[in-house]
This record gives sequence, C-alpha cells and structure tokens, in this order.
Amino acid sequence: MIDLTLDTIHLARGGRSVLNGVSASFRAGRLTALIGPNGAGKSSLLAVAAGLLAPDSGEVWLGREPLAAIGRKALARRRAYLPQSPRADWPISVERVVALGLTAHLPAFGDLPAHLHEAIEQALADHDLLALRDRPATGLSGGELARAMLARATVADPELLIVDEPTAGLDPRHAIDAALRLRARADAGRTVVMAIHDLDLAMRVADDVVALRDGTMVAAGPLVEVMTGPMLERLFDVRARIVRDDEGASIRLA
Ligand SMILES: Nc1ncnc2c1ncn2[C@@H]1O[C@H](COP(=O)(O)OP(=O)(O)OP(=O)(O)O)[C@@H](O)[C@H]1O
Repeated sequence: MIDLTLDTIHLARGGRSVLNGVSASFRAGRLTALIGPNGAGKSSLLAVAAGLLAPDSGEVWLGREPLAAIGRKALARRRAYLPQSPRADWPISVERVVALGLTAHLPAFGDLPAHLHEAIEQALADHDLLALRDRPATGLSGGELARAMLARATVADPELLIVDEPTAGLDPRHAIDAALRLRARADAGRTVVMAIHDLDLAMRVADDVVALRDGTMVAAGPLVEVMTGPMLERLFDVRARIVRDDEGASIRLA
C-alpha cells in the first residue's frame, strides 16, 4: 500500500503556466476523482503524477521514494497510465493490445507464464472484450477501443493506477462497470487516481476528490466533505445542487 504525493508542482507548457504550485496526496486503498473544467490542468497533473512529464519545479513521491529516482522498468512494473483519448496505431488484435499491459512483467525468453495468460483472460472478460479479442484494434468503435485500453492499463494489477477519463465514450452500462472495477482496485489496496467529467459517476464510486481550476487546487479531501454545491459552483461557474434520495446522491446543474 503506497501513497502518491505531489509537492508544490509547477509546470509550464507552450510557454504558459498550467500548474501553479499544486500539492496533493493520493492515498493507497482509495479512489480519487480529479475534477475541474476543460484546460484546468488535470491531464497535465496526471502525466506529472505518472512520471511521464517532468515538472519545472516540485517533486512527486511514491511512498518515500522520489518518483524521478525510480528506474523506467521498475516504474513500468508499479504504475499504469491510461491517457485521455487513446489511439490504436497498428492493426494488432485486441488480445495483443491487452497483453501489451504486461510488457514490463514478461520474462526475457520463453513462453508466457500461465498466470499472465490468466490475467489476460480475466481482463478481456472484465471489460466485455471476449467477443472482440481477435479483431484488429484499428477497427474498433471509440468505446470498444476505450475498453481495450482500460483493460491494457489494468491487466497487470499495478499498485498505482492513473487513468485519464476512463469512462469517456463508454455507454452507461460499460461506464458504470468500468467505474466499479476501479473502485474494486482501490478496495484491494491500490492507489487509483482518475480524471473524470461525469460527476455523478464520481460521486458514486470515489472516496476522495481533488478539484483543479486554472492550474490551482480549489479543494481536496474526502468526497462527502468536498463535493458540495458551492464548491462545484466555484469550480465550474454553474449553479449546482446535490440531491440525495434513497438511491444515493446526484448532482443537478443549471
Ligand atoms: N502539449 C501541450 N502543449 C502546450 N500546451 C498544452 C499542451 N497540453 C495541454 N496544454 C495546455 O495546458 C493547459 C492544461 O491542459 P490539460 O490537458 O492538462 O487540461 P485538462 O484539465 O485535462 O482539460 P480537459 O478537461 O479539456 O481534458 C491547457 O491550457 C492546455 O491548452
């Protein structure tokens, strides 16, 4: 069980400051929803948190280790990252796409060990991909490809899972299933961080919230404390109200 901590992260892109001294903690065993308007810096923050973008200043810690000091292969074994709007570049099968998520775990020679075959089967089944396993990834619909990429990101069961809009493009059934599976990974002790625009889904599955606007953290903490109408109004410039009934809570925006 390992926490991910961002300490005073500054980042400029294209000559503009996009993260202005963001400090945030993503805790093990918890699912954190990263929310905020378009251009707030969510994807930039996740890329820094994944060790894929070096901040101009500030530090990222995985437990007590600076992320920058962890070797590439070791990091690839410990964290997975799902980019926003992933693309399929080659016509390889869906099963191979999912198997790519195990690259850092492969033995250098010989057959794939049985437990890795099982992990692939499980990921295909979990993401409703069994019927698509032999289809070329370049021939999938947007939502089908999104499911295949999420299966790739989760197949190795990484201790740190960073996903950028994992439910974008998914139909309601698959979006709920995907969100619940991320919830289950957090319950199993993993550190799970997701950027998400579907606030109702975030309310349903997340433990913690980090809210970002203009590269600055606006709010952070347990969802039940942080996800309030006034906070959402400040964050998104909309009228927002949390409605609670027997089935849980949902958000009315106006
Ligand atoms: N490759 C890039 N080069 C230059 N500027 C970039 C680049 N990527 C993002 N930016 C800028 O950084 C800022 C933050 O973008 P980012 O993608 O992190 O926002 P976001 O919160 O994920 O937005 P969205 O909800 O639209 O996905 C934006 O102003 C964006 O224009």
